[in-house]
Amino acid sequence: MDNPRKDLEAIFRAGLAAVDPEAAVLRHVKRDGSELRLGSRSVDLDAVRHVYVVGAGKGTAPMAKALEDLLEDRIREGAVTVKTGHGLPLRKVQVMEAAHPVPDQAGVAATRRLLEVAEKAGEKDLVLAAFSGGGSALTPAPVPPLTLQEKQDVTRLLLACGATIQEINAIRKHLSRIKGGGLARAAHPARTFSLILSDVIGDPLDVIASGPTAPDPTTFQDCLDILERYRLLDQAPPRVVSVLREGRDGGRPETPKPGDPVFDRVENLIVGNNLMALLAAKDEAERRGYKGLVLTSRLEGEAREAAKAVAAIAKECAATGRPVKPPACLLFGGETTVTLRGDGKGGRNQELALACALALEGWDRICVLSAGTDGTDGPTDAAGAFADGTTAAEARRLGIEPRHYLDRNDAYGFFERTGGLLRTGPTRTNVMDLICVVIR
Ligand SMILES: Nc1ncnc2c1ncn2[C@@H]1O[C@H](COP(=O)(O)OP(=O)(O)OP(=O)(O)O)[C@@H](O)[C@H]1O
Ligand SMILES: O=C(O)[C@H](O)CO
Ligand SMILES: [Mg+2]
Repeated sequence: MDNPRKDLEAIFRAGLAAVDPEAAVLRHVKRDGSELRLGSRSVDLDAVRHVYVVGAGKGTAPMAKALEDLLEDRIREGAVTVKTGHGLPLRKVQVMEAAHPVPDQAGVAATRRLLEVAEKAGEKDLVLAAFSGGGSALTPAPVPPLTLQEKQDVTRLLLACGATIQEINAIRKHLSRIKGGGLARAAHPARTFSLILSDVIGDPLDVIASGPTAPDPTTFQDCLDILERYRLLDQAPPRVVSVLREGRDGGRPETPKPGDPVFDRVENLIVGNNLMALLAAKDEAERRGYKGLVLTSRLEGEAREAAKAVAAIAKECAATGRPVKPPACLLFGGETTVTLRGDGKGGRNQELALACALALEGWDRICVLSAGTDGTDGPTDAAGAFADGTTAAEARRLGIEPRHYLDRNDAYGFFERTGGLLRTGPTRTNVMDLICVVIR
């Protein structure tokens, strides 16, 4: 425990390993001859005519690799869509690349291919689907008469207006042929299993990658209310608004709701999420002599405010041994937000760490690492940053005022100058962020 940053990085990386996309699939999908076990379900492969593989999301190439290694002899056709640069050479499953976070024409062509494969599946076939974060942007399939340009325009407006991912994806589901249960409809009546890596707090099946195989509880009216809430009715492409109004007035079919027959033979299985990463990180902390405590996988809100709560719990632990006596490791997960006011460079994890540096000043036995599990925190090459009770004072000795960097949203600039950035490179997984705090 004499090198807390080394401990914290190992703890974080243990969390990453638990949600590695390929490992996550292999942990939940097992084959024993003709028996295929998916979670608690079992499928007799002798009763299956063909196996089809489809998927979309940044981590779905390694997920498809795991399925290929298990079932290559049975896979009839397969296709997954990943963010450009996140591909892998596979033997039977086609890996297509497309743009993210704003959809592009390559995504349109790839999604057409996904639907084509799913539609080939019949009553005696098995469809294995893999979804992970980024899936929505990678599966543009605008309902007629909408164009890709109109989808791009409304996506940009939604990403910039502060809407939650639930609100953004409610609208995306109602403008798409694949989202909001569309893939389940295409695959019906085949038996479909979706393996899902969750990058959304609470793991809502209809929100992750916009729920291509999940019932959609949202409605056309919800979508119009969302556009109204963010004053986008006049800014959104007019035909987007008219499609939503037509749907509200019964002129277009709603997305399939819970209980719809298209879901009768569909199972959705979460194979990796933030909590699984936290629990694995806790085990590594305890291997290193810390008493581990997972506080939450649902942390949200402004990063600099969340930092105050994290620091407060850490200080209580250091001062009174509550909720756990040191040496201890407190673990938080989730996805905070940052309201940008300055022109600096950073990400929500780096910003949270910088705010911790200020809140923990003088508490020399507390050290924090906040980092994104996808390896990229904001538009930077860092996954996150470390901070401890000495960070602020040491910066000031260099003539660097942490508060000024925080005010300009320049956490990257601060940690680049003072040391403290964690760089992992792209990890191919994405189960949001981990905040690990050791108290010695
Ligand atoms: N200078 C900055 N300081 C702090 N946060 C920033 C800064 N610039 C951008 N951000 C935040 O970074 C967020 C995007 O970062 P990031 O790409 O890691 O998000 P994400 O949820 O991981 O998305 P994706 O799944 O596409 O990777 C934006 O929502 C924005 O609030
Ligand atoms: O693709 C998406 O919709 C987001 O990453 C949430 O899963
Ligand atoms: Mg990211």
